[in-house]
Amino acid sequence: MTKALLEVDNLSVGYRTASGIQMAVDDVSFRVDRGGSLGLVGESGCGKTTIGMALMGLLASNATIVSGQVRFEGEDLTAVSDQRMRQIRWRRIAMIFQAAMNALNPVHRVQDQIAEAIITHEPELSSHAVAHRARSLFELVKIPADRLQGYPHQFSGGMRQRVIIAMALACNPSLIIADEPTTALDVIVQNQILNAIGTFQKEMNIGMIFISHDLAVVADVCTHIGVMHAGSLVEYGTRQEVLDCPGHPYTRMLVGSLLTLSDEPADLSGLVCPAGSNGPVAAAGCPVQAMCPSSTAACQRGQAQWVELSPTHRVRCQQAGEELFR
Ligand SMILES: Nc1ncnc2c1ncn2[C@@H]1O[C@H](COP(=O)(O)OP(=O)(O)OP(=O)(O)O)[C@@H](O)[C@H]1O
Repeated sequence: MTKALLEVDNLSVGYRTASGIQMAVDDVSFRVDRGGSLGLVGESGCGKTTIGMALMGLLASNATIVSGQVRFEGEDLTAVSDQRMRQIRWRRIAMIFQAAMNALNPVHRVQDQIAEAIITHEPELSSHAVAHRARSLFELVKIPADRLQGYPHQFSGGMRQRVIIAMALACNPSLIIADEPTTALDVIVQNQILNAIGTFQKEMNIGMIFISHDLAVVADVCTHIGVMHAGSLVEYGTRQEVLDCPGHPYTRMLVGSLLTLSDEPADLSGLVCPAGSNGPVAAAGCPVQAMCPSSTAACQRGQAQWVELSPTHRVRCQQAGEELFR
């Protein structure tokens, strides 16, 4: 197996609240290879953004990494100093935030904002080199270079999101975290952005974590898929494995809801998430037991263990090997 670009091992993150530490991410492990892409998929509140922020060293002040390691290019990011993390953030790991297109400064030309992103991290570059880099980034995200002189309000939502992607790529990172980068866009523009993301990711051979609540979107751009529920990763595998042979009842629900034109709608009646079942980590038992029709008393008691379905495909469900799920 090749050396991973990023290895996350048993990461648990909690938030200090008035009622004590509330766990938002529980014992999550995955890897991302150079040029590989992992889609983290799950409903709102299941901990996806918290993972992204932990990797960027940008967790909220009331957050705490309770346990785990994040090895990136040979360094454990949970143990590096703030100063070292500032050198890694944006230069080596960049993030595209949810609805970031609204964060562009309306009073500055787009060119100046991209230039600032480059100069902040590479002050040694000449103005000629910075302008050249800005033009190539625009080319990469498919915006004509003559638009660089424009102001954000002269750009459509899709174009502004491309500008944000260009800014995230400004320092040539080796890992990019894209958190719901297309959620606020209409379907056509969403497709164009996904194509742009797929292109730069392959052309620049960078690793990517793509965060989304939408399995169809993740399936479009990612080589690997991690399914999350209530702070836990419940299934992890290659795109093919997860889509063709989903082993976890929750993944089956997600895959069953992916319709093609010729499909009959899947019967999902037994797998409805009760309100509040996807919040922070449950105190005990399998995180999915509240909505799983196959849940047993054992599922309510003990945390589900991982079952390996193949060297690259694992499922966190104590019944994954049972006839029930075949
Ligand atoms: N600063 C905070 N203090 C306390 N709890 C928080 C804080 N930030 C997030 N949480 C809680 O942590 C859990 C995970 O949130 P997170 O934003 O990581 O989920 P998510 O899957 O990214 O959801 P979304 O897609 O809606 O952003 C949620 O229950 C959320 O309410």
